[in-house]
Amino acid sequence: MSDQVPVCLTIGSSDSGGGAGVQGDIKAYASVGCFATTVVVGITAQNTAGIAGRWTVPVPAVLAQLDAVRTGFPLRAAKIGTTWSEELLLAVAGPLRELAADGVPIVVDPVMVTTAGSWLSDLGRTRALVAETLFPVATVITPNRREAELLAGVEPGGSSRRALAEKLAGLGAPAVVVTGGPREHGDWFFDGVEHHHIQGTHHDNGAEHGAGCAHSALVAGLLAQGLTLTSAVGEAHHRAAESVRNGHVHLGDGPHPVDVLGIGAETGRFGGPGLRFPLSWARPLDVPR
Ligand SMILES: Nc1ncnc2c1ncn2[C@@H]1O[C@H](COP(=O)(O)OP(=O)(O)O)[C@@H](O)[C@H]1O
Ligand SMILES: Cc1ncc(COP(=O)(O)OP(=O)(O)O)c(N)n1
Repeated sequence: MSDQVPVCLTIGSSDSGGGAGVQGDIKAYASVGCFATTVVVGITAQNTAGIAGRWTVPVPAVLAQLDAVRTGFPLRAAKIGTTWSEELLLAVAGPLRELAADGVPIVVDPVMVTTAGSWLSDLGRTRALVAETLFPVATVITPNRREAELLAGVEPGGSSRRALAEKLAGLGAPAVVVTGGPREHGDWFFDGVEHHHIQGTHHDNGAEHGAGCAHSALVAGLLAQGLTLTSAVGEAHHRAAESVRNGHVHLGDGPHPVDVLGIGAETGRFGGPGLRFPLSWARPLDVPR
């Protein structure tokens, strides 16, 4: 393992509110000592209350960003978040196949609906295309329950997370994390052979905006740091849950943004002038690799 800072890529959309999307991913990558590069495929006008508008970046601009990042940086992991059109999915499929063939782990976070209830993807054909184009290149996919149900094409609430994970594996995902919620604490990880319940504590402070983005970027960042997939998904859940627990509860009326860097805990809230840098950057990655 080299001593250099691992470079990670996120392919996703901008959240003007700063809590989720590529902005959230950059912070999550930084929190585990990774350098973030970005390919922006969409822009949202968004705050914690929801999404007021969204715009798609033209395909040539997406491909040019991908080319610039791939030719300029030694990528060690990638994640793909919100891709809300058939055109975009088809455009990124080829470059992602090449990245996967080069041995770059790819985390697929099939974001479709936000905590505040806004839809991010056009369903219908997009649902099938996500499985067709993204599952084959994925190292792991990280849907929440609702996204897993949509992708699996089953009724809400009728299936266990074990059954959902197996159904998604049957559609081609090599490994699946179905994340937890208020009624199902911790995450459910199916590595393609065995099931693991990643135990966790649910925090009811309403600071969940960006938790899903942070979680999938953390998995990618931890893989880039050399952790095994099993260690990465366990540690990512732990850090995502902490980012909720430490969340920016004073920001916004809707679901408040997570704090994956520990900024609030280590600067403004307790630190007087708030000029100390977040210590989470220096936190050792003391988990098995
Ligand atoms: N309130 C919470 N308390 C503890 N952990 C949480 C909470 N909300 C989310 N998480 C964790 O954060 C990660 C992402 O959560 P998820 O529910 O998938 O987010 P989203 O629905 O935004 O995609 C998962 O590991 C999940 O267990
Ligand atoms: C631009 C953008 N991308 C993704 C999301 C969804 O983020 P997520 O981490 O799942 O958190 P919530 O928004 O669901 O709380 C987003 N909101 N915006």
